[in-house]
Amino acid sequence: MDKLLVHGGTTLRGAVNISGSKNASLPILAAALLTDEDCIIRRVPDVSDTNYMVQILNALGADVERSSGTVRATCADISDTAPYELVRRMRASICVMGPLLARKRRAVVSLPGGCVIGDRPVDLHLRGLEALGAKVEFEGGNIILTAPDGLRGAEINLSGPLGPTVLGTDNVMMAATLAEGITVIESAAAEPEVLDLANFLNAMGAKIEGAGTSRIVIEGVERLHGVEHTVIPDRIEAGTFMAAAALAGDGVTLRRVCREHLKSITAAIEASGHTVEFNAAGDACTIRRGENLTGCNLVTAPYPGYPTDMQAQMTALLATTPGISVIKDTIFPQRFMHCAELKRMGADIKVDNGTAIVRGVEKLSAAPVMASDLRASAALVLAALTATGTTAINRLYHIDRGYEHIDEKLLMLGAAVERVKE
Ligand SMILES: CC(=O)N[C@H]1[C@@H](OP(=O)(O)OP(=O)(O)OC[C@H]2O[C@@H](n3ccc(=O)[nH]c3=O)[C@H](O)[C@@H]2O)O[C@H](CO)[C@@H](O)[C@@H]1O
Ligand SMILES: C=C(OP(=O)(O)O)C(=O)O
Repeated sequence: MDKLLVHGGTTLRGAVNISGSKNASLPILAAALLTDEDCIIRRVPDVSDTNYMVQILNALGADVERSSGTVRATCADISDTAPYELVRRMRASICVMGPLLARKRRAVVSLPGGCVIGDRPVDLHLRGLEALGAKVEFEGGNIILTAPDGLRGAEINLSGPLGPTVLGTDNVMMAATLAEGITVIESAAAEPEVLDLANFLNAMGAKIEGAGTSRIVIEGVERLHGVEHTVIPDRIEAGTFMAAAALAGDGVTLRRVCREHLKSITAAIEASGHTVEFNAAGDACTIRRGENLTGCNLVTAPYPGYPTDMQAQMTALLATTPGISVIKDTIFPQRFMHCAELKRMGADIKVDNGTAIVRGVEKLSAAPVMASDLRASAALVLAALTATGTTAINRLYHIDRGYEHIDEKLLMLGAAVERVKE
């Protein structure tokens, strides 16, 4: 099990390339199951989650090759059953359910297990697929979906108690591409990753309108064909490096980003006193650490609101920003595992009822800390960059789920980090 040693106190400078989006790549890789023709997907980040998805496609019978960011997947002769051993490792594997059901008229996928960031049911996914005519059964820890006569378009409202569902929208949208007739998804998730998936599906011959808004209309087609597609930049990786640059930087440039997708994160970084300057094309930005820093209030919300996937990293930034910050996570109210570890480094944080109250301290100090999930581990790395001494971040496999070569990127910017194998 790898751990990361971060020797705090160095200054970050220079430029770094942001990778393709993990959360766009995962459903797009699953969507390759909708056709028997070749799909070529570029800018897939080399992280363990995309590797698991490739393994799941392989286990389903697909022929998948991967080289330097490009995945070629041919899903000619596939089975309808996703193996538990692979599915259990990654919650996002649930997004093979919609494509398998549409293509094979049957899908068997394990019920996802518990998740440290909070309760993550799949009731909305199932409600949507049922509305398209699937029969849903549970057996031996699996969800079994069947639609022997094919799926039929329907009007579906995917609104849940805590807002829209991203992967639920993806699953229903993918299934509806091959359904007979028209499907309307109301209260759809409007995240850029959903739009990227819709663009991929449309390039395969699907007829989808309205993706990127809360109402998506899909006219079913008989078949989809092969496609070449380049995944959008990872806005959460970009946001994480923006926070690192604000914490410990002296002018850090991020290349290959999308300004439009970064509006709420940029606003939060600026609200705490730093500057973010984009180039005219909006595909690169430079973050400069501010002089008059101030705490700020954040509430996570569905896109275009502030992303829950950037809550932990901003909490780390605000832990050493003067003043009081109040951070509320409305999407995953239990997603505050990082706070206990940040407190072990000297942060002053109280968590109550889905809200963290952070009183900025002058300095954090190094400690051995435990990563509990992907973004919590990123928050610990950020905190360690400015802490006094050497922080050891254990269970690095969490960060490897979603950050491509994070240690190499930080080293290039001048951080003193070491990956240690145990
Ligand atoms: C691989 C991927 O893209 N993961 C992202 C995706 O996860 P994911 O798509 O799993 O998250 P959802 O958007 O579904 O979850 C949003 C909220 O809805 C609830 N819910 C969800 C489904 C359901 O059937 N019933 C239900 O009640 C969840 O518990 C949560 O409170 O969106 C989340 C919210 O932006 C991000 O944090 C994840 O990084
Ligand atoms: C929570 C995340 O991913 P997943 O939904 O795959 O757990 C994330 O990317 O922050």
